[in-house]
Amino acid sequence: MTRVAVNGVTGQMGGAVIEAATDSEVVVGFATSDTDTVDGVPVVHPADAAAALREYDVDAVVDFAIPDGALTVAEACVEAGVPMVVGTTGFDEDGMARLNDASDSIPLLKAANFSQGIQVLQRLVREAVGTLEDYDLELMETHHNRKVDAPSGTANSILAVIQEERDVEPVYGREGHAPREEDEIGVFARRAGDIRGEHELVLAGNDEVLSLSHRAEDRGVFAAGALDAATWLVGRDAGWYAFGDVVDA
Ligand SMILES: NC(=O)C1=CN([C@@H]2O[C@H](COP(=O)(O)OP(=O)(O)OC[C@H]3O[C@@H](n4cnc5c(N)ncnc54)[C@H](O)[C@@H]3O)[C@@H](O)[C@H]2O)C=CC1
Ligand SMILES: O=C(O)C1=N[C@H](C(=O)O)C[C@H](O)C1
Repeated sequence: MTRVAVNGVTGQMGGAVIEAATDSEVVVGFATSDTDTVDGVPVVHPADAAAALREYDVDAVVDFAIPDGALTVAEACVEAGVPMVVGTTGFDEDGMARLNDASDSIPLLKAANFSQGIQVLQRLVREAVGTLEDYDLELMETHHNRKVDAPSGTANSILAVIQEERDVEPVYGREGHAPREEDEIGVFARRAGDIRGEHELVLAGNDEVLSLSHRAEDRGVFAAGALDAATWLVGRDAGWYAFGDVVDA
């Protein structure tokens, strides 16, 4: 049974990981709040993460926090030699570089979305955009009203796939009065209620519209994917890994 530490354990995803852990065991969590335990899981301040990783004999860290928090725990994982699954989104360029540096010392697997459906959606997007070369592209995402980063990490990952296939210029929202440029891709982020995560790419042209979309019904889908990734990651060489490696395993 994989012994897991959860970074961001007091959050929405932290709770979902604890709930989803059946073939794994959450033995400790990291958070800055002064909570002592979450659902019986001891909570440790991230500043003490390296010692806790050793004390609780952690096999892998599953991270769903904030970028700065993920980077703090990544340093602890390097110090303790513990693999890390990074689910947090919203990293800037420097943050991504620091995660990449950490992967020189530990196995690190980062995914903006740990659902298998989004992995398949990205593959369908690549085929559709590569085939329907002159169709207009518009990308939408919708999340709960507590989400602080926009566009979503998943939307950015879908955009990255599109940009590997076609030169497009993202336009983040639209207002005012101007024609749509041919190489534009509109990117829109909606925030409402407790929507778990919806993504849609519209390809329009040639008197037809193709829509590729995904909707997460429960945070458990992400938690299960991250726990599978953690078990898969244990024992591997140091390096940068992707969730597609797990889905294809
Ligand atoms: N990769 C994926 O499949 C998914 C990724 N996410 C991402 O996970 C992150 C967390 O999402 P939620 O749980 O909804 O947010 P949340 O706001 O409910 O939870 C974040 C948690 O991090 C804690 N935190 C704050 N500062 C910290 C620090 N320095 N060290 C450790 N923990 C700290 C907060 O106390 C909170 O408990 C977001 O970036 C979100 O985009 C969310 C769902 C799925
Ligand atoms: O904040 C969320 O909830 C989610 N965030 C991830 C993202 O930014 O793509 C993944 C999922 O869509 C849920």
